[in-house]
Order: sequence, then C-alpha cells, then structure tokens
Amino acid sequence: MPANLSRLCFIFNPISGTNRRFDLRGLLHRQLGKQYALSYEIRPTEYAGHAEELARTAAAEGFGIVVAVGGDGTVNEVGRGLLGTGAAMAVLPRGSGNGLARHLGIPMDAAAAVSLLRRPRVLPIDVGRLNGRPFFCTAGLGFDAHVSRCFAEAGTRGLATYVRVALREYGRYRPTPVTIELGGQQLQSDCYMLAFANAAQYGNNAYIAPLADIRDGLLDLCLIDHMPLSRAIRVAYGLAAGSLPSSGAVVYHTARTVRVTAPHPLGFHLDGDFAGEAREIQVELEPLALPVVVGTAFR
Ligand SMILES: Nc1ncnc2c1ncn2[C@@H]1O[C@H](COP(=O)(O)OP(=O)(O)OP(=O)(O)O)[C@@H](O)[C@H]1O
Repeated sequence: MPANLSRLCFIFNPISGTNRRFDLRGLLHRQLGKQYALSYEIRPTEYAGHAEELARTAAAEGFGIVVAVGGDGTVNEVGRGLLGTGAAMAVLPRGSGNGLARHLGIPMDAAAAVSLLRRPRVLPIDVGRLNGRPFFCTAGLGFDAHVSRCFAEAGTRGLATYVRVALREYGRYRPTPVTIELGGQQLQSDCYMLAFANAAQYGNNAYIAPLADIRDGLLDLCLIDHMPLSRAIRVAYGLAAGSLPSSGAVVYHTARTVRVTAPHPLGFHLDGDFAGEAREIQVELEPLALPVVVGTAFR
C-alpha cells in the first residue's frame, strides 16, 4: 500500500483536452481545504514524456498519491513513472477520451473527481506491456493504431478531429495477414485491427471490450479481420451501445500473453497514442501491478 495517502502531487498536462481555461490551483483550494489535513503540490509538464519523470520523482520524495491531470496519454506517462514505487496513481480527467478514468468510475466533473481524494479508495490494477512498454487502458494494432498516428499529425485534438480522421482513413486502410499465438494455439488471420483491452473502453464510452475486468489478470483481445461497410456500421453501433460482443462483427479471446507476427512492420498504439511499429509484437499482462484511486461505485 502507498506510504502516505495524505501527500498528493498533481502532475498537470496543460495541453490535454480542448478546454484551456482550467484553474487547478483554485479548484484544489476549494476541494482540499485545511479541514482535510492533506498537503499537495502542483507540477506542470513542460514537454511530452515529462510526466513520467515528474511522477517517479514525486514517488521518491514520499508523495503517496500522484495525480495525473490530463487524458490517457498523461495517465500512461504517470503510470509508467509510478510502477514499482508503491505510490498510488489517481486521475483528474482532463483529456478528450479519459478511458481509464471512466473505467475506474472517476467522475468527469473535476470537483467531484478531486473530492474522491479526501478519503481515497485504493485498489491495484493489472498493467499491460507491449514489447515491454506499459499500457493501462488499451493497446492495439492495425486500424486504431493507424488512426492514432494520423490524429497526432492532424494539428487539432478532440473527439471531432478523431472522428473526422477515422472516417477519412476508413476508406484507405487495408488489413495485414498476421499469426497470433495465445494460450498454446496459433491462429492465422487477416488483421484489420486487433485491440488488447485491459480496461473496457477506449474513452468517450466507446466500449471495445465491455466485459474486460482490469483486475482479473487477463487481457481481452478483440480481433476484426476485415471491415466492409455493413460491419463498420455494426462495430460503430456496438462500440457506442456497449454491445460489441453480441454484434457478431468481432471475435474475442482472453489471454495473459499474446504474440503477433506480421510480414511487415505493423503500427501500434499504447493508451491511444501512436507508439511505433514492429513485425513481432509480444503483449503481456502483469497482474495487480499498480495501485490506483478508484471511484465509489467501482467494483
Ligand atoms: N507540456 C507539454 N507540451 C506538449 N505536449 C505535452 C506536454 N505535456 C504532455 N504532453 C503530451 O500531450 C499528449 C496528449 O496528452 P493527453 O493524452 O493527456 O491528452 P488528450 O489527448 O487530450 O486526452 P485523451 O488521451 O484522453 O484523448 C501526451 O502524449 C503527452 O506526452
């Protein structure tokens, strides 16, 4: 368990989300006043990747809770910095998708999310690794990774940009043949996309694996081999309605470890951010490896 849950460090990504006017200091002053016997500091990020260093330093300084103030990219960096330190991660959702926060039952309202920190409920969650690199919510190959790369190059952020990029790329993207090894079996398939879900959703309540349990020691794999228009419509509906497993449009597996090989390098994303390309991809799950603050209704 974390050493000192009354010392909080807020790591604030000023470019997350689309609303730039956010008075974090005022919010914390109102929500975590003197009567709660808490101490806190705010440390803004100055560049991409900085949150990981800031989180590791904060844990070493004895902060028991390190709060990622941002979206899933910031959460990924803070989580990476905290692995193995014993400090717990909390999330103050400020991104455009906020997949992990939503899965953990953290309120999207900033004041309500901060109020959870007065008496935090801390539980450990599983952590995924793709070629050794951690992810906490989802990782993926194929179309969703391709869209995350195009999104990063789009110049603007937010859900509207994401949907515009996804619709444009849908007509262009082609599947790749892959070999998937899991649970002692070897599958040959085309891969339009393959998602590795630790949490149930990508963000924005788009449920890629609604049955995923972030504490069960298993990844939920969601494979789509081809995406004709009729299937794309069923997938889009299933994502929004949380009914993808019964749509007949996708195939699910569960596994602790998965190996994917492709004839040419395949792009991959980690928690929604494009993260590279590889021909051989090894995905593993480390059970209950990171303590996190969860919402009151989280089970
Ligand atoms: N000071 C900074 N300047 C530039 N980039 C930064 C800075 N701090 C963090 N970043 C980068 O900003 C990126 C986006 O952050 P984040 O994912 O938190 O927001 P988002 O994309 O709006 O949210 P979501 O992932 O929920 O859609 C991250 O990849 C992170 O590395």
